[in-house]
Amino acid sequence: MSDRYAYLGPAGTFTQQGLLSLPDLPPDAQFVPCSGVPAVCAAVRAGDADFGLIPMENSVEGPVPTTTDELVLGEPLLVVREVFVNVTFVLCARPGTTMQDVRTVSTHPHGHAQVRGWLDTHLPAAQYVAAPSTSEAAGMVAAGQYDAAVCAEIAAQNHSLEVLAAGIEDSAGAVTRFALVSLPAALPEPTGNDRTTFVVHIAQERHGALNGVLTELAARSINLTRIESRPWRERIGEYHFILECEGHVADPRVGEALASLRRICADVRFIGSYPRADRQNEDLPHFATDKAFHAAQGWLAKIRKGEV
Ligand SMILES: O=C(O)C(=O)Cc1ccccc1
Repeated sequence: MSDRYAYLGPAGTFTQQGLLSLPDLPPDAQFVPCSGVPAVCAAVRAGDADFGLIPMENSVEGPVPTTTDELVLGEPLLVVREVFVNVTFVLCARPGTTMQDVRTVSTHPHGHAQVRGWLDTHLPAAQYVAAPSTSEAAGMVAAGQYDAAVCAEIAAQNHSLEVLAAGIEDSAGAVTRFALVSLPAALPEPTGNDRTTFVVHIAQERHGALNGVLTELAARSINLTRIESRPWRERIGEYHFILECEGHVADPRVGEALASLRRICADVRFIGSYPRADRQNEDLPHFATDKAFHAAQGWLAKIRKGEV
């Protein structure tokens, strides 16, 4: 049976663009559009889809909180790929609508965050209504629920809407990063240019605990690519830290660091090791290469056998 890919839909979302740009998408892939990130994750958890693509973070607005919460707090899912999409937005409406007619504008909160300045200047009186996705906003405009949507041009076309303004993002060159998730299974093979994502929970009363976490990474020359915190929910002032670093858990330095974190943190959740899609990892110093780690392990094994 061909693989089923759930995604934040309907057709015309930036997530769909990301999905279609996945380098190893099988030609016979089946698509399962879902309304909202939790619905994508639920489809994967229920076995209604083999994979799910969800927006993870944006270069303007930062993390997508529902995605973070799904990965940190929901039933475990594994990130197996990442993909980056350049995002640019149009304002669109039913044919015949003019800028003066627009009283309500709907879009995804991350879309809104990226065009807020433009809307303040050009439609200062319009009311913003959050939608589960940019394409769903376009659908609601086509159905007459709202006056205008902020979405990708393809979503406007799909719903026969007219573009009132294009390229309305406040920051040119914005990029959104998406994560492809699956149920826990065999990890993607290391490629030599991978990223690893995990979550740590550290006890609040331990002084310097976060420093201790970072030290485990720094001591092994592991380059951190993201750190983010989310509230722990059960107590104010306690957080989960979501960390991302260069390397694969199969790499000795990353595996060792995670094992150390398992000892020093109250909890560690592994979220995935997968090919990095934006750029090449930093070069490693000679003492942090796999070869150096294997050589040191070999040396230790000899010592333990008395071969001093
Ligand atoms: O709603 C969409 O089209 C999405 O894929 C989520 C999103 C929204 C705004 C910017 C990037 C991704």
